Amino acid sequence: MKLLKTPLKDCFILEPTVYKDKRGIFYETYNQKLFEKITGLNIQFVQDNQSVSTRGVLRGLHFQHGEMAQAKLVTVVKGKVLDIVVDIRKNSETFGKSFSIILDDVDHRQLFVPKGFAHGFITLSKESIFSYKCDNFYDGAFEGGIKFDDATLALDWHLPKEAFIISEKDMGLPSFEEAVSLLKRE
Ligand SMILES: Cc1cn([C@H]2C[C@H](O)[C@@H](COP(=O)(O)OP(=O)(O)O[C@H]3O[C@@H](C)C(=O)[C@@H](O)[C@H]3O)O2)c(=O)[nH]c1=O
Repeated sequence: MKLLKTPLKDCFILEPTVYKDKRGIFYETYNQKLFEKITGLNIQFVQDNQSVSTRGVLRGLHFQHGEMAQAKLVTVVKGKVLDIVVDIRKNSETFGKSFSIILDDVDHRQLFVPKGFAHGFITLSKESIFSYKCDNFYDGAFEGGIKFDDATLALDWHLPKEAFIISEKDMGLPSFEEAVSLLKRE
């Protein structure tokens, strides 16, 4: 497994070692000992989630705040997505900066999304199976979000807007400015 840096503080990419043979492929999706050795982080993941989406489905940008903040290790089991993260930690040197990456079932890369980041993705393939580990439990009372088309962030989601399929909840999310104004300096 290889660790690749991103321009955002504490956010990195993991590239698993993929073993190929005549039957197909094998790779470890998570190995706590190796994760700790490579990242230097002692994280206890407590919840695993999986979502299935069709092309154009955009989920995000989401985060949990305060005591329920979550670090996530995200990956794509099937298909291809554009994954986007935004550092919304007010004390961070990369506050307000975003990073995007293609995650797919070819490279099997994983993105580590630290606590205090907003996260979203859009499915670029016909269907995607998106899987992620979280180091804190889901709690709707601590959910926050930023509207996908926020003017300050000006994110490029790679597909025309007409193709987007978005939940009503996500359509009603606030701007970047509004969302961060509610956050404490953590
Ligand atoms: C996230 C989540 C949702 N739910 C429920 C709440 C709701 O009824 C249903 C669908 O929830 P959502 O619409 O929030 O699902 P979704 O839009 O897929 O939410 C996810 O988006 C990506 C971008 C993330 O980063 C995740 O952390 C998570 O926020 O599932 C849980 O029971 N546990 C969970 O951990």
